[in-house]
Amino acid sequence: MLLDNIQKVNDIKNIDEKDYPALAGEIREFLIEKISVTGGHLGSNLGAVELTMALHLALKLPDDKIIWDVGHQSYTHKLLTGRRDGFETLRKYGGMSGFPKRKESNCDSFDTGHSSTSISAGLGLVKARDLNGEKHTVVSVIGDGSLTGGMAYEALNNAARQETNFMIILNDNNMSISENVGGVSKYLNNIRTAGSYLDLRDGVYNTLKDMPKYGEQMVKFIRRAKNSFKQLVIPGMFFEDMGITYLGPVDGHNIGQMVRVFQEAKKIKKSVLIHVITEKGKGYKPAERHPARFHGAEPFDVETGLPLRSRTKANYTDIFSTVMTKLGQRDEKVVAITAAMPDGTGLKRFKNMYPDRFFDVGIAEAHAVTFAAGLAAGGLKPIVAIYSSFLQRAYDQVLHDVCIQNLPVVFAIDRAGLVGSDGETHQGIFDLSYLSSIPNMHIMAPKNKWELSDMMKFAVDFEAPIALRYPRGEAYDGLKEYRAPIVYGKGEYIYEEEDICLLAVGSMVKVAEQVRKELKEKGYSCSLVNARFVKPIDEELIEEAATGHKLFVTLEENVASGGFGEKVREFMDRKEIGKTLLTVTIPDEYVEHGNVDLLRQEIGIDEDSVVKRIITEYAVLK
Ligand SMILES: Cc1ncc(C[n+]2csc(CCOP(=O)(O)OP(=O)(O)O)c2C)c(N)n1
Ligand SMILES: CC(=O)[C@@H](O)[C@H](O)COP(=O)(O)O
Ligand SMILES: [Mg+2]
Repeated sequence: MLLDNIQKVNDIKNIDEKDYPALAGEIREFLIEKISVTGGHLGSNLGAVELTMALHLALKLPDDKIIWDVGHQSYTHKLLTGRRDGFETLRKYGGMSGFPKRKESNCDSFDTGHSSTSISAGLGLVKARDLNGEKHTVVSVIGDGSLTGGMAYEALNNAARQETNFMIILNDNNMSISENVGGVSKYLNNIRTAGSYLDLRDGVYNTLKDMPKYGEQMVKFIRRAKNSFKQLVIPGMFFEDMGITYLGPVDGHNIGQMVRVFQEAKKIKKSVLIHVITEKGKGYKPAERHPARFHGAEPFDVETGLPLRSRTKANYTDIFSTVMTKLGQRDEKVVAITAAMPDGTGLKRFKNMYPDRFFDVGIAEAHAVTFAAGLAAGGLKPIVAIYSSFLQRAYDQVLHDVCIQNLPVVFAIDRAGLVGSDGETHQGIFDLSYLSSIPNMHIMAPKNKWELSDMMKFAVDFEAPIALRYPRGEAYDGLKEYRAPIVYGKGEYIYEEEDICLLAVGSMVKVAEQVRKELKEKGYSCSLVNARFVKPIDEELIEEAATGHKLFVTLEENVASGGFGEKVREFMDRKEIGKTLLTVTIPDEYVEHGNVDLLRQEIGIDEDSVVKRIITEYAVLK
């Protein structure tokens, strides 16, 4: 196998040119086989095989630097830099990350995970190179989807003034996770079809010229109008007009052609954008046919492309999706916004039913939030569905545009808590902290699938900013009988006893239920409260509970700083309640990739760890 000759970085340069297609084939086979077992971002990687090979041929790593935008397409890069064995443990706890990591290899020059950062980071590396008097090449690789993110334009604006070489590769596969949308996508589409436009134009000229009376005049008219046409269809005018050299479009599956273009581009003493056309999922029919499904794939059967594990229970996203369609039907003022995640957030069904009231704004979380603020100011009821970690992008928009004006925007925060295999960049463990410090914001978290539905109905008619956060994965279907109406700022007693009082937030109610069961078996008396609201906390309930309980325990899947436990502690201190409080939280650290249950154990927020901590704490009290 040719792949056996690739043990370390730059080994690809020893492969004979005629064998490049065969090597690309082996890489694809390898990726399909490995990802079918571990799961991972298959489609983008299959599309970027030749592009990555060409980059490694044209560059000399680790001296030269590649910054992979999002980083989900960096698997071939990992393979070509001596990390073949890592694919056995891809995205597993302690194993190889699914994203570039500087700590993993000196060939990874910048950590990514969230989109549209690569041009800014690349430009920073370029400036550092120049100021340090170094000579290496810096290349940022950004996808067409990621080019819908505002940061990319802030960076291009800055890069346009560059007077030394900076290479930006636009990897255009005409797809984001779902269909790429908006004006930028349309513009790139025009460039892709420019070839056929030119053919059409020549054909029209010739036909018109042959027409006896008006032909010549019409040709003159079209020539005069050519400049405005040119803006639309001459490749790269948008970039060129800014001052960035545009090269392309280039066939992203033709290694020879790409290497030649990259070698030339390296010589240009300014920012140069090379527009490379690729196909997402290339070489694996199921992924070519269903690029969205194979963007981030669960383990699957290679033969059929079907997932190995079929889901029997609904996840929280499914529940959100269903309730959204009902809310949309009930109230015409309900509108839904996603930042390029109609599938991931479950808004696709709403889109299909109410296309006029659905907005996919591209990978533009900051814009999504201010856009929602505008919709609310205009009298509509916007529900913005964003993953917890991606909402971090829109902190100022939440504060400045929504909360200062106290606008009724609903934030449906999916993937709140530990998400697992995507790791540090994607764990949704900060939202309680970053949202609860904002005046006028309100925060809820459901304990199970019915409560998510009830909370959504409560939120949509709430007259101020409100967030509800729910985790990735299966929706809890226990505690069905506990469905008291949602009352503003009030928690809910599930079990009322004495001695120990568990106050749990959202996904941690399920954990707390088990904890209580184990404590009961050991002879402890224990209450369980579903907090429901993290902001405001139910002060009355805590004050009353203080008479019957010796030990309070808060449980949340959020970091300690700024979280629920800290709020309860502040309240108890302020009111001089004088009871012991144990806060079960994620430590103030970044949590790496791995199975969520395993991560919970490592962190000490799983059932067994919590029971042990409570027993130790209670023993001291006695
Ligand atoms: C800030 C942010 N929002 C959303 C995402 C989720 N996301 C990951 S990849 C992706 C699509 C990227 O499209 P593109 O750059 O064209 O790469 P492709 O997947 O097509 O290879 C999205 C929306 C993200 N990683 N970061
Ligand atoms: C790379 C990226 O940001 C997304 O593809 C993310 O991995 C999706 O996560 P979910 O699988 O939780 O939708
Ligand atoms: Mg794309």
